[in-house]
Amino acid sequence: MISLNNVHKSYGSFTAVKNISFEVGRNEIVGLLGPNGAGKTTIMRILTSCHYPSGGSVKIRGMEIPGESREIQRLIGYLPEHAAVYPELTVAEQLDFHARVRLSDSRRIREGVSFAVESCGLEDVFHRRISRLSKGFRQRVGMAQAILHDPDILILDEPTSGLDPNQIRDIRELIRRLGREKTIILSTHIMQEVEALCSRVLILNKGSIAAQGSPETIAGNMRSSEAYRIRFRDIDSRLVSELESCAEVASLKPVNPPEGTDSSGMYEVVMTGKAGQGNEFLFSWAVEHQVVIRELTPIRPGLEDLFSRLTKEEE
Ligand SMILES: Nc1ncnc2c1ncn2[C@@H]1O[C@H](COP(=O)(O)OP(=O)(O)OP(=O)(O)O)[C@@H](O)[C@H]1O
Repeated sequence: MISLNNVHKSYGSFTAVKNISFEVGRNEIVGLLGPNGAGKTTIMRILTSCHYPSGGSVKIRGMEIPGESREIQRLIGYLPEHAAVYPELTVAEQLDFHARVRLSDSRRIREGVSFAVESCGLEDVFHRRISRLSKGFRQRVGMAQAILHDPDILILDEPTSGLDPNQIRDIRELIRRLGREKTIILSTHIMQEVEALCSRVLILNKGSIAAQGSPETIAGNMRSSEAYRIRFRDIDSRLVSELESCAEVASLKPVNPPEGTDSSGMYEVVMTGKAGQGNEFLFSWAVEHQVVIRELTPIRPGLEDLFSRLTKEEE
């Protein structure tokens, strides 16, 4: 559906996007995740033909930007970070105005508006002035504007930015609903957004892709070590030091209490094993030294940990 190959974009001598390649299939919801200045908006502007790439190829349904930008724009609905909504207009007037710009005849205008209103749940506020709407409803108006022409592809730049938790939940639900019929690319710097909505994520940093895959795969691939929270019963501190010095153990830190066992005889540590060693080693070691393990809990790094690791490594 969407294919970028070695795309780069420079503003004067500054390169905002560096040789990026990725593909997006039909009905996928793909998240562009990255800190400020990572290049998310630039990629979206390229996809919507607001900016042309300085090099590389961008194809949407086999058509190329910039050569076939007009045709491509018909397939795309774009919600920019700051959507142009006019506070003095009613929702009806705002949507009618945009529908007239985008669509040709009055039947298509009527159908477009009613499709957008219904899809975005704007029936109850249709005749209300935009200045009197909550931020969440204004964002829905922006979204309705983007889908007036029933596009196959939606590009949403930080769609939940600045909304309160209830509004965020509603907009995410709306995106999920639209995603059943459409291909969606959204940008965010919120990890939970990606985990909640996206089948695939591209982590961007300083104009390059630092990682891509499903949120779970990225977390899996990036796991270079395995960490466990372990509760021992009545373990001697000498044995703890011995465990720490084993070749299979990367690090071992007491958690609770900081030193020695607690009043119930428990001693809790976080152990990081060398990659691929698994926890089998630990069980054999415990049997050999007659140590009782009361609890063993794997600690899986979330996308958030990986995101900060990836973007910090680049720095
Ligand atoms: N028109 C422009 N002229 C010059 N530099 C630009 C222009 N647009 C963007 N940039 C620069 O390109 C880099 C990428 O910007 P972009 O807006 O794509 O990042 P972003 O990931 O969307 O960030 P944010 O989350 O802050 O919106 C930034 O350093 C930005 O200052």
